[in-house]
Amino acid sequence: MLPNINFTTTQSYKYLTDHYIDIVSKNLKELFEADNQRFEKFSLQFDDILLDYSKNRVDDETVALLIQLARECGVNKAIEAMYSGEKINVTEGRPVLHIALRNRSNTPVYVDGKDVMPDVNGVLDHMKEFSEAIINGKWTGYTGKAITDVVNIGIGGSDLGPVMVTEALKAYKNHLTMHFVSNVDGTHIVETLKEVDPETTLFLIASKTFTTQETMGNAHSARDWFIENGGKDEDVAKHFVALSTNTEGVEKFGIDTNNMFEFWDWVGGRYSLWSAIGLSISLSIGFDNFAELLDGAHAMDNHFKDAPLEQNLPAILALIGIWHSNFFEAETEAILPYDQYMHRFAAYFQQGDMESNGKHVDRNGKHVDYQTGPVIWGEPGTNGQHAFYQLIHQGTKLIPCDFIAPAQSHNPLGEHHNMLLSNFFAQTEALMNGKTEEEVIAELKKAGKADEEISKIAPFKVFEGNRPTNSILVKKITPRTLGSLIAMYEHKIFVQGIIWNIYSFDQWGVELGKQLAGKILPELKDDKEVTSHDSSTNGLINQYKAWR
Ligand SMILES: O=P(O)(O)OC[C@H]1O[C@@H](O)[C@@H](O)[C@@H](O)[C@@H]1O
Repeated sequence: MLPNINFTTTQSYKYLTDHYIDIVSKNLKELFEADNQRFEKFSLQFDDILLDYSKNRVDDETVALLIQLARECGVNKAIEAMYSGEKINVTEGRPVLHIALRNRSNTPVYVDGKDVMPDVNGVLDHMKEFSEAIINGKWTGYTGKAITDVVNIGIGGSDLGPVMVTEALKAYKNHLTMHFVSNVDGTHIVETLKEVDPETTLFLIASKTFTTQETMGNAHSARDWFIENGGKDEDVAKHFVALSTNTEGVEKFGIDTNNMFEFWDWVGGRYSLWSAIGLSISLSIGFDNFAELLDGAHAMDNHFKDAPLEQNLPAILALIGIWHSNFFEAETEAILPYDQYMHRFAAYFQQGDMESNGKHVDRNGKHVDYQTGPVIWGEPGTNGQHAFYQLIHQGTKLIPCDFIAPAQSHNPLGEHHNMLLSNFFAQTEALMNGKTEEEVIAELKKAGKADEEISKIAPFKVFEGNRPTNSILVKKITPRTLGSLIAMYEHKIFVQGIIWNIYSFDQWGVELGKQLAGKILPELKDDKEVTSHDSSTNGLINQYKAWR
């Protein structure tokens, strides 16, 4: 059982509320001046990941109280409940066991009394064997040619993880060309099919449910294209495989179940890149590298389970986030990787975080009276600096940011990496220290500006500073480190969901739109005037019909 505690009624929350009044008047700069041990105190290292959370408005007392909050909310018990296979996804009646998918130590993990590890390992063996056959060219298409292109057709969790990881680990890529089709907009599949040859293309139909409209639509169009361009029905088996939990659906589509890579309903879509859904990753970088990714995640899983909360990276990240959301009333969090390969990392955790913790009903079915999941967004540095950092530095909103950077580049070209990292270090320093009016005036004087001009322009050049950031410096973006990083964020989201007393592993919020689209689709088939909706929806549909 998950604990069921309203965190705003705990003792530590009350203390934190008082403590907040004290901290809110303090400046980060002063906090650093007052304590020269801040970096040592408020940074943690796990393997090749250094988390520096000292540039947040916290002191010893804040951290101690936040830890106490986690304890009072039963975070440790909740971790135990997840790891032991309890059905903590209550509204769907399922356990939450993405940790089993990367349980490299193979200790038994039980679901309804049955150890799932033999099945997990069986699918991994199948993925290994298949990936190797495709990569070394032993698996051939219907005309005997080796596969050159892989098209993953999936959406949401069946797309974002594979896209993010294959991009982040591009430095490890082999000769296969990867394509990802997600959008139901015909443009996505049409443009992709222009680039590939039916004789040498493998389609992965990735869908946990095998019912998702977008994926099924794109999969049928891909199969039609394959048949129209020379393939025969009996050739489909060589070019289409399925990654799914739904054997019946896969059979119905016409994919041989021998070419199905299975996973299970205890894997949430947004936590599924570690499962058969990761086949595109294994094809793109080889199974051994995929296994390294799993190893890295497993190492983080063990850290999360065993490390005391004070030294627990995911827990600390979660608590810092709660401090900002529920005390400073920050509404968003930016994820800013200073690594071009990581350019889909923020997009990936938009689903990971917002689909998990974007909930306003607590575990008692009651409307919460506090903020839950933040809006997650971000772009890679330094691009973001030339776009939206203006608002982070001088806007009216508080935007806590996670800055992520590797110490070693996969492409050490001249001074590029030093230039990149100088920006990474400079931004968090600038956000913390800001620039005072005196500093601005002194600078302008030095530049020879007249007093009148100085007094006019100075206010616009002031930076308040005191803006919070985490810095996550890693040695290098390797499969292992990336696995640990992703798992770190997954567990952060878990801890926050526990403290907010919400269910992080369902996603009912995506259903209503699907339901309504299902009703509207038949109305679009003819040219009759539609009157069954409100005047706005009717008006839009009818104009669409007039214009199409
Ligand atoms: O993998 P399938 O079942 O196609 O789902 C794809 C996506 O669908 C959405 O509506 C959500 O439910 C996501 O969590 C999921 O990742």
